[in-house]
Amino acid sequence: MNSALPRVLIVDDERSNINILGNLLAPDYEVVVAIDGASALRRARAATPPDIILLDVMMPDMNGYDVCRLLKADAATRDIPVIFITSMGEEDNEAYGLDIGAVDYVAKPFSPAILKRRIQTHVELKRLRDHYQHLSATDPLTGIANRRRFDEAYAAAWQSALRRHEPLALIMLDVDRFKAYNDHYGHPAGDRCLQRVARALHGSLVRADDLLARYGGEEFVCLLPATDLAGGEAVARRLHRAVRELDLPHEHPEVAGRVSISVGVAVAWPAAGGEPERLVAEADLRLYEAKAGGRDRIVAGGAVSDGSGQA
Ligand SMILES: Nc1nc2c(ncn2[C@@H]2O[C@H](COP(=O)(O)OP(=O)(O)OP(=O)(O)O)[C@@H](O)[C@H]2O)c(=O)[nH]1
Repeated sequence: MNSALPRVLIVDDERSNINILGNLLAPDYEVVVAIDGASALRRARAATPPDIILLDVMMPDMNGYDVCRLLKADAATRDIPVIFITSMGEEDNEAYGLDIGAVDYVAKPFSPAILKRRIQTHVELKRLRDHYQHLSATDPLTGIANRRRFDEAYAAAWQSALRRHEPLALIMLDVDRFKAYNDHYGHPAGDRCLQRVARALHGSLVRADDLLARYGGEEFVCLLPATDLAGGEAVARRLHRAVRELDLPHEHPEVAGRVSISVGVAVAWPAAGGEPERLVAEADLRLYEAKAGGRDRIVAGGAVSDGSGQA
């Protein structure tokens, strides 16, 4: 689990309040501040987001409730715990703050020692949640994304491609004659081979949005947003070469003495009502053709138009 200091974002239009909270937390937290709602949202959406947000209610322009609602409506910031710290201590206000998604509501004047413990509890819970989320999305053998993570990312990428009128490329690939590899070298060696293949494949991807996942067994999938067929083929060639360059021995009469992969590439221009499964089936079909054609090769094609007329 992450051992760096947790990052706390303090949002308050009063400098003196920021100083009090900042001094209380500074030894144990990395403190980030915002003096209005707009900059609070910016900091929450930053590349390194805060682990917790301490939010004032009464602020000019955008009040704390509005900031909290916007944070909870955005998938990128929804899971950051928010604690209101405010002089508006009435029961109705507190109930409202909790209703819109805050994990806690602290009325002033507060006990610094108690507040600090409450913050610590919520940060620990958040870190545990992050840890389990990571575990549930990761393939334990190879450390890359698992099928569940792929399914989620694929659904989101399809929607995003639909909105932006962009193509979406998909690569399915599979280690050749892997049953024979296991039979010859043993299952533990097969596991190590899959780990090395996964690392090589992962190292061949350059765009942050591209996702490599273990699809199952010795099969991997690669999701390439905003990529057409030519782009998909270019990535497929890099993946294929990376595995070849590993130069892992594979003694089997039907492989070329080293571990190789067969690769299928397909592309779709998602349209409303289109079926995301068709692109997966298309990439799978190309992979099947690569196997049937002799393995250790790439087969690309079969744009799925889904009625958009752009394929
Ligand atoms: N060591 C190891 N083997 C695995 C793992 N997952 C799947 N396999 C093995 O991968 C093999 C896949 O075999 P097949 O589906 O027959 O395919 P293949 O032998 O690779 O043949 P082609 O795909 O047709 O080239 C099976 O023997 C599985 O047991 C794993 O996590 N570790």
